[in-house]
Amino acid sequence: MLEERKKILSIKNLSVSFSQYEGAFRWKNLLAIKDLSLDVKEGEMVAVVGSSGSGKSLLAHSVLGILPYNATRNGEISFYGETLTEKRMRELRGKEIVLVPQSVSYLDPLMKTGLQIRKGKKDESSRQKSLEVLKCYGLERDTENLYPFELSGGMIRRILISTAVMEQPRLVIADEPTPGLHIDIARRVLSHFREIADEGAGVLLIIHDLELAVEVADRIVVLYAGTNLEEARASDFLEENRLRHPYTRALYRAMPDNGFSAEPGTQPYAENRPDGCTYAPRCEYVQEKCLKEVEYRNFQGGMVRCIMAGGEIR
Ligand SMILES: Nc1ncnc2c1ncn2[C@@H]1O[C@H](COP(=O)(O)OP(=O)(O)OP(=O)(O)O)[C@@H](O)[C@H]1O
Ligand code: NI
Repeated sequence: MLEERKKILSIKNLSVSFSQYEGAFRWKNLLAIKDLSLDVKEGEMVAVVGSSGSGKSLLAHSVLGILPYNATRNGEISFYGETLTEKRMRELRGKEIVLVPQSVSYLDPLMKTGLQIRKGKKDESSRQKSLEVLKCYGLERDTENLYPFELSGGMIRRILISTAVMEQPRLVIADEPTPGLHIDIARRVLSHFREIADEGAGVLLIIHDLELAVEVADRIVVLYAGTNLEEARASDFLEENRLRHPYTRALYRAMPDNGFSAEPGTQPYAENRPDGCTYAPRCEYVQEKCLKEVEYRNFQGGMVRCIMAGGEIR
C-alpha cells in the first residue's frame, strides 16, 4: 500500500488586507488576498500561477511572516499540522522554510559568493558544504571567490537557490525564479527545484509562465485578483475540457501550443473586486447567481470556485 504523504504546508482561508490612509482621518481597508487555500505535501511541487498583482508574492510572504507592517493576515497557516504563529515562523524561517526571493538584488553586492552561501560562516565544514552545493548546481569551485557583479543572471539564480538549500529545508518557496533567464537555463533552474521535491521536501513554486509550471509541477493553483479559482493536476493541462474554471480554460487557450489566443479584459484591482465571482465581469458563462459569494469546492480530483463547473461547463 502506498504510504500517505504528510502535509507539510496547509493554508486555509487566508486573507491579507492593507490599511491605507485616505486623508481626512479616513482609513481604507484593501483586501489583497481573499479566501485562499492550498496544501503542499512531502515530495510535491505545487505551482502558483497568476498574472502580476494577483497576490503571489503576498502568499509567499504570508507563509514566511514577512508581510509589510500595514498588512493584516487572517485564516490559518500550518506546518506539519502545527499552526504557524509569527514566533514559530521566525524560528523556522531560513532553516526549515526557505524563500528563494523574486529579486536578484537580494544578494549583497559587496560580499563574495561563497561567504553568502554559507551565511558568513567561516569554518571549514561550512566551506566544504558550500562547495558541494556549488558543484551540485553546476557552478565551478572558483565561483566562491566572485562578487555578484561578476556573475551572469543564470548564475545568480543558482546562487540564490544554493543559499536557500544549504540548510536542507522541508519547504522551499521560490518566488518567480526564472524571469529574464534563457529558456534552457530556466528549465535547468526548475529541474533543480524538482529534484528538491523528489528528495522529499515540499516546493511551492510561484511562476508567471504556465507552460513551465505544467512541465515541472505536480499541481497547479490558479490565482486571480487575490483568490484561487482552480487547483488542477499538471496533467489536466493536456486537454482543455479537463480544466474546471473558465479562466483556466482561457489561460489554456493562450498557451503558445494552443493558439496563443489572448482573452479580452484584465483582472480587477483589489479595490474594485466585484462581489461574488471575481472573474464574472469577463466570463462568457456569467449568470445572476455568480454575483453572490462563490464557494471553493472539490471537483473532479481538483478544486474550483465556479458554480457552473459540472453544469454548464463540462
Ligand atoms: N505594501 C502594499 N500596500 C498595499 N497594497 C499592496 C502592498 N503590497 C501588495 N499590495 C497589493 O497586493 C496585490 C498583490 O501583490 P503581489 O506582490 O502579491 O502580486 P504578485 O502576484 O506577486 O505580482 P508580480 O507577478 O508582479 O510579482 C497588488 O496588486 C497590490 O494591490
Ligand atoms: Ni510577486
